[in-house]
Amino acid sequence: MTDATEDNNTPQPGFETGGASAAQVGSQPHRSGFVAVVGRPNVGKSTLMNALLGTQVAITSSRPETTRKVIRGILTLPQAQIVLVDTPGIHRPRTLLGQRLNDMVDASLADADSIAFLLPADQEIGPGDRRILSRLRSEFAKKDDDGTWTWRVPVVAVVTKIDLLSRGELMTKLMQIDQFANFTDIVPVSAQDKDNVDELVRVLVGTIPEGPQLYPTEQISEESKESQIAELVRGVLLEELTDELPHSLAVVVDSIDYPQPEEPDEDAEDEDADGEESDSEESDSEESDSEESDVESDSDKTTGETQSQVQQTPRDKQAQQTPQKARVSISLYVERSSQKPIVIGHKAEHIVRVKKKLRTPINRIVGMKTNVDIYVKVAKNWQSDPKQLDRLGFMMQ
Ligand SMILES: Nc1nc2c(ncn2[C@@H]2O[C@H](COP(=O)(O)OP(=O)(O)OP(=O)(O)O)[C@@H](O)[C@H]2O)c(=O)[nH]1
Repeated sequence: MTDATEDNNTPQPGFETGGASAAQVGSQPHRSGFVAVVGRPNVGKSTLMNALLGTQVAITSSRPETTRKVIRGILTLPQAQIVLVDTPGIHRPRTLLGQRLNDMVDASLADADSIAFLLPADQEIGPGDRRILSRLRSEFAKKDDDGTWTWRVPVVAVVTKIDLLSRGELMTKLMQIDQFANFTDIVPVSAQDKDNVDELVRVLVGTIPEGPQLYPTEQISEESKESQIAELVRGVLLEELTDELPHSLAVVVDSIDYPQPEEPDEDAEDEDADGEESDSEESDSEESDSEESDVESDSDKTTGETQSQVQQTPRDKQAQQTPQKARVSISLYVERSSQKPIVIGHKAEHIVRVKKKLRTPINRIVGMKTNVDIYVKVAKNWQSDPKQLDRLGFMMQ
């Protein structure tokens, strides 16, 4: 493994994952800082974040470009706090959404004390990796007279998915990566098997500066509950829906309502109205490109009599009669009305399955038992419309 960075911090020994149970060997000053996690789509960023943090904060999926938002996970150890910044894959933007995602990546990188550059063990180094490297170099390295690059912040190559390689193949891969750039360190891991993740933590701790704890010990994410739930829903939808549609889906958590103390669940009386399934045959026609066909006007339609979908399972109905539950209202935005039946599924089968998968994790995020309402709405061509991108949460930095 190379260590070519002049001002690189030496990794500190004695840290291991596991939060409060982690032990420190020797006496080291406390460290804290931001580590940006970058890599091409599908390299395993989200899975690694989850393995590092030991909990589900970023969504994972077998489809590329799942991650749309910068998600921060906070790893608190006895002598260090690492704030991990997950980034949407750096890629060539095709839509305005893509451009904004790239802007988010810029913002994440600007804050970073060090970079974890993920490279998949099971794939050749490709144009996507080279594009990321040149972007990192343009922001974080200087070219010396002899043509070599020196990093201004530590850049650690994290070789992911090593469980897919034999030992011999891994050695060859590590040598290729060593040739690829003068990384501060190279750490092979399997997030799936939790192999060498502790070593990665130890190395990353060494890349952040001395400093006090930035967040309370119990905090693992900077994300709001709404945002965590929206990411979770997107992840579940990606698993559920099998074609390209999910990438034209946006998820917005409209509200999380907590029950008033000692009041019965007043939603129980609405259940029949909500239970009616309309299967998206409604009038969100392709008609206009006018300003009116945006999120708000479609929202109005879907919250009226022809509301697309609030599928009630018997369990939901039973749950509604039990007081002291929270209620989460979620809107799924598609780009065209013809996409609604795909999301909803025959006899609402997709929504029913999605809700079933969501129940437990949403309860955990909300902190109590929760009823979930899902509405499917149309936000015409939202990926290319600046106004709608703003409304759906993809703001300019
Ligand atoms: N075998 C193996 N598969 C992994 C490992 N880590 C991730 N994967 C798989 O790789 C795929 C992509 O993982 P993600 O964590 O969603 O990747 P990502 O880089 O966050 O993806 P984007 O959000 O699209 O950028 C999923 O199918 C994971 O199960 C690993 O350590 N070993």
